[in-house]
Amino acid sequence: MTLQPFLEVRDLTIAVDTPAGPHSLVDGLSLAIDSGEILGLVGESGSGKTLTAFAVAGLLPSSVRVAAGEIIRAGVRVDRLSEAQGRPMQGRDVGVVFQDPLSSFNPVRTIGSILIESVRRHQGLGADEARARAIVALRDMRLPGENASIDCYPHMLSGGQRQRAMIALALINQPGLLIADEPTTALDPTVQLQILAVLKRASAERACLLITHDLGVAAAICDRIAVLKDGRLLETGPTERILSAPEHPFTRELIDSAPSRRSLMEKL
Ligand SMILES: Nc1ncnc2c1ncn2[C@@H]1O[C@H](COP(=O)(O)OP(=O)(O)OP(=O)(O)O)[C@@H](O)[C@H]1O
Repeated sequence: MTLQPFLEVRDLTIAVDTPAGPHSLVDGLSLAIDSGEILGLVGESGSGKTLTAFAVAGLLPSSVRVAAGEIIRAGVRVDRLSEAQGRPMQGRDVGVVFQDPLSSFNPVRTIGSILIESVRRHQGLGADEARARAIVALRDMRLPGENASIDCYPHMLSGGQRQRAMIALALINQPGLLIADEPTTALDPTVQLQILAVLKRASAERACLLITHDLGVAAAICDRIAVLKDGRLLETGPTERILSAPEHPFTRELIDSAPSRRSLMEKL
């Protein structure tokens, strides 16, 4: 018996309705990610990476829709679920990390209150237990201080610390899938490396989708890479194969324009 991948996307088409009719933004995309594996979804700006991530997480804005295809998470087809059916699964099944943790965190709430709310909602824990769980999650991400910065407001942390807190939030309910959308783009190179190492560690126990425009970042930690252009998947393969023998000239262009690759791989 072969095990099913944790995430399977089959022939996904995401469309926007225009006066001239439906227009596909993502067109017939298929991918699969096993637990313990990181897939890098790489492509230039506007290629459809974020829309794909939103569709997988069940977070597509109402202005666009899944026009065709299937999204199967943990054996459950999720693209047809209503918001009421799907919402309780978000946060429990999928953790999401975005580029800019400052705008993702509410500035007038402490980091801890946000983690505690999430863990109480999804795991039904009491206040004390939830706080203890949040401290463990922040400590796992090496946030400083006796209580791992739980009572800090987002602006009190550095960019890298905020991103670690965002990863702690994404992982606190132990989701089977972690989606990281340009998680290191806003960070300086040293902090980038630390965050990539954290993501690599987190992926050991779950499927991980890393979205980046930078093939060097994907090459540093991904097991496989999928290359997207204009909403279509050009090629998918093991990282080493994509780097050493790209099938598509566009992939070659991405490789040539990724100066960070060698240095990132050497340092990790
Ligand atoms: N809500 C929306 N309504 C209409 N079009 C959209 C919407 N969101 C995104 N698009 C369009 O869909 C295409 C893919 O966008 P997407 O954000 O997925 O690209 P991306 O590869 O993540 O790019 P970037 O790296 O710049 O974020 C773009 O042409 C974008 O303008």
